[in-house]
Amino acid sequence: MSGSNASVASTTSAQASAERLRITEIFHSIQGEADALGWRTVFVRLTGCPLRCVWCDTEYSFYGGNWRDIDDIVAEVASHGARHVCVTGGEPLAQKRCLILLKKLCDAGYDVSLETSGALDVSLVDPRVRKVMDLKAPDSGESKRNLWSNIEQLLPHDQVKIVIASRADYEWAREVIAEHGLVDKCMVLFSPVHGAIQPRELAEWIIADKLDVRFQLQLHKLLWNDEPGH
Ligand SMILES: C[S@@+](CC[C@H](N)C(=O)[O-])C[C@H]1O[C@@H](n2cnc3c(N)ncnc32)[C@H](O)[C@@H]1O
Ligand SMILES: Nc1nc2[nH]cc(C(=O)O)c2c(=O)[nH]1
Ligand code: SF4
Ligand SMILES: [Mg+2]
Repeated sequence: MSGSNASVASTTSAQASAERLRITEIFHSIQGEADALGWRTVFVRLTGCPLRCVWCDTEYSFYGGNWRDIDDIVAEVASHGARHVCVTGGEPLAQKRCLILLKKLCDAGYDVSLETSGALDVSLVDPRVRKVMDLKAPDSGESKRNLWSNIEQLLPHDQVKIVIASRADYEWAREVIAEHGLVDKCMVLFSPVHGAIQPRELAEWIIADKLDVRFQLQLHKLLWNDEPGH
């Protein structure tokens, strides 16, 4: 091989390896959370998370996973024939190349949502993606990680989610949405930590305080009780 061909080949392979992501699972299910609730959706779960929310239901995504080419991921997504794709984790934005995956999925015409902790900068996320951005309440143990500047990046089709484990978390959430005028920026979702508080208690607090937030339960846990692959 001539020198220039060798350099083309090495550039190409460098680009190929640069376009890989560490993936825990890709599965086809029903969206169980946020605004796209109920839609048949393909989930792409990226491996790794720099946070450790005490109630995290996805600890199996912290380690391991497989390196996959982004184009292979997009091809596997296509094989399921769904309109909706949800990129989640772990913390998907902890891998910078997640931004490339999001753009390619949007270019392919999917309705793309991104589940993110709110701890990493979202400013470079493709604006066609519907961001579902958590704000971590105190009982998560990770509220110091909230990156408040992310609020400026919210678009009307995005959502803020607060996962609530106690009355103290609820009062924190109520103050945060008032202080930042969140319900006027986008949909705000309050969700009980699965197994920590009675969902009904949270529902009644929202009614009593006349909050313009959307109550949600994780539908997949009602349907499949946390079985893998859903
Ligand atoms: C596993 S996280 C992955 C995405 C990202 N790391 C985040 O925290 O948004 C997906 C969603 O599940 C929620 N979640 C995790 N454990 C939960 C639990 N025990 N009860 C209710 N929601 C939970 C998170 O708050 C987040 O909204
Ligand atoms: N069915 C289903 N819907 C989901 N929506 C967000 C999920 C997540 O783990 O981010 C999730 C999940 O794990 N399963
Ligand atoms: S940020 Fe998300 S994935 Fe990470 S520990 Fe918290 S809930 Fe789990
Ligand atoms: Mg989940």
